[in-house]
Amino acid sequence: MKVTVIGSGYVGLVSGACLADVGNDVLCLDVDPAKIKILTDGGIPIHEPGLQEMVRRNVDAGRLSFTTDVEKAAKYGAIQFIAVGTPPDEDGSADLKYVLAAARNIGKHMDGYRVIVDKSTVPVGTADKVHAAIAEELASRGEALEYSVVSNPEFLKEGAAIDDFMRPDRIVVGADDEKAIELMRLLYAPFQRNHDKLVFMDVRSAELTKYAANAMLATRISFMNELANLAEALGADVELVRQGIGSDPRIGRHFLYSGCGYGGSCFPKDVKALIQTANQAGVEVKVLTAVEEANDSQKHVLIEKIIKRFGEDLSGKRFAMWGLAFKPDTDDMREAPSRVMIDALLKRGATVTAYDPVAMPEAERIFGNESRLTYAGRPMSALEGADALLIVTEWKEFRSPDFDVIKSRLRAPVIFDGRNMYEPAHVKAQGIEYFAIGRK
Ligand SMILES: NC(=O)c1ccc[n+]([C@@H]2O[C@H](COP(=O)([O-])OP(=O)(O)OC[C@H]3O[C@@H](n4cnc5c(N)ncnc54)[C@H](O)[C@@H]3O)[C@@H](O)[C@H]2O)c1
Ligand SMILES: O=c1ccn([C@@H]2O[C@H](COP(=O)(O)OP(=O)(O)O[C@H]3O[C@H](CO)[C@@H](O)[C@H](O)[C@H]3O)[C@@H](O)[C@H]2O)c(=O)[nH]1
Repeated sequence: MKVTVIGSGYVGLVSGACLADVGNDVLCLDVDPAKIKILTDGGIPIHEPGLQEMVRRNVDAGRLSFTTDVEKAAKYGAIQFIAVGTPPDEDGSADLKYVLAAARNIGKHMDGYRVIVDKSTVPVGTADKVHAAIAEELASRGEALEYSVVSNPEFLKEGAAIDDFMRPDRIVVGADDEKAIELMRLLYAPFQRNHDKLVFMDVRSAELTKYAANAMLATRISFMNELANLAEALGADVELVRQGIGSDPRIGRHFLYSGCGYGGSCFPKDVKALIQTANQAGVEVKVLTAVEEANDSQKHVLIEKIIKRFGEDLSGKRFAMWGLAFKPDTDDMREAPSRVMIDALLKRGATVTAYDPVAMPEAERIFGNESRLTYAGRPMSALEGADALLIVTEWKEFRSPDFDVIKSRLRAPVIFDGRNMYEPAHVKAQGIEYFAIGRK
């Protein structure tokens, strides 16, 4: 099948590559010429395990190509995926300008039947707006071409994006007409060979399903973070509590890890957008509002511990930071807790030396020429002469460090662990002061 993917970011590029990998011919469009140049030159603009190889393999096989030409893209695929960004507007609601621009480009140039698939995370009612934008463009050029608009939200996680796309738990499709349903069934057939993973529903329910999934996961995390803070106050250990509740199949083991807050390009923005949707609908969403507030304060939890240990004034202090990305296996720092912590430390007069296996260039881009933030080539060299180590992202390479080396490099042996990487008793037994989240 011929497929166009509009937007070649995390979702567009992964979707395009995976759809090509099962034999489709895929054209990926982006309005950013720099991105398309990197892709046509054989590179990829993001860090995502396995993606570079998959992109290369399919480009070499002639099934995957890239363009900035909107007309070519609109004329290419009978299926047109919209996978552009939906960043938060000033009031937190999703900004649809990129989605609607993409829809208009399709309407301007399409030359036959099209199924337009909203893969971006968009508020309920967006498919209607996409439909109207295309209708307007067609009308303005006096065309009456047939098309359908479908909602097909994406559930992939960064760092595991390929596996999530190739082996999905479910494929949600919101569609109101049979022709579109048949095309979507055909397109996704290779991804559901073991059992039927397609969940068909009406468009509005599909749009809401995406927000519901992210909001539920964010709620679990904020709940566990509150519980961790409570456990600390009560002399209990949240890790044991997590094991105790996770073994109940009604609760389950996933997404129960306390830490220094959730980040990324999705949870923070999607929780905000859902709150806005509810406000606009006149529906009070007390739980969601609390989820967001709890996460905002959780991003400061390590700073509070640092202040308790070192005092309010941190001038002259230097902190080593392991991890900058919002989670392991990505260089994405959107809404990363590390950003809040770096800002807070610098504001209090401290300096920071950071190490991250892949996100340091991104941090340099974000913090520019901030001289009080420096970078180390290795985890252990970040510690040299620092007053304490902060762990912010749970990269695998931090799991089993040599604590003797940590002790020898730090000015005093103090670790603030925002991801509960170690057994407190084990670390403390080596003469290290260890502050984790909700641990004894
Ligand atoms: N990142 C994730 O893990 C993830 C997972 C599931 C869903 N989503 C959702 O998918 C959508 C895309 O997210 P992302 O992380 O891939 O964003 P991204 O910022 O990485 O990529 C979006 C791309 O779209 C391009 N673009 C913007 N307007 C365009 C246009 N009119 N025509 C062509 N290209 C255009 C941008 O240049 C950019 O390269 C968002 O709605 C997001 O919420 C993201
Ligand atoms: O038990 C947990 C699990 C995650 N996190 C944090 O939550 C954030 C998000 O993590 P994760 O969900 O793994 O990454 P994303 O790539 O943001 O993926 C989420 O957002 C995507 C975009 O909408 C969805 O497609 C995915 O299904 C959804 O998991 C990160 O900061 C994690 O550190 C925790 O603090 N505790």
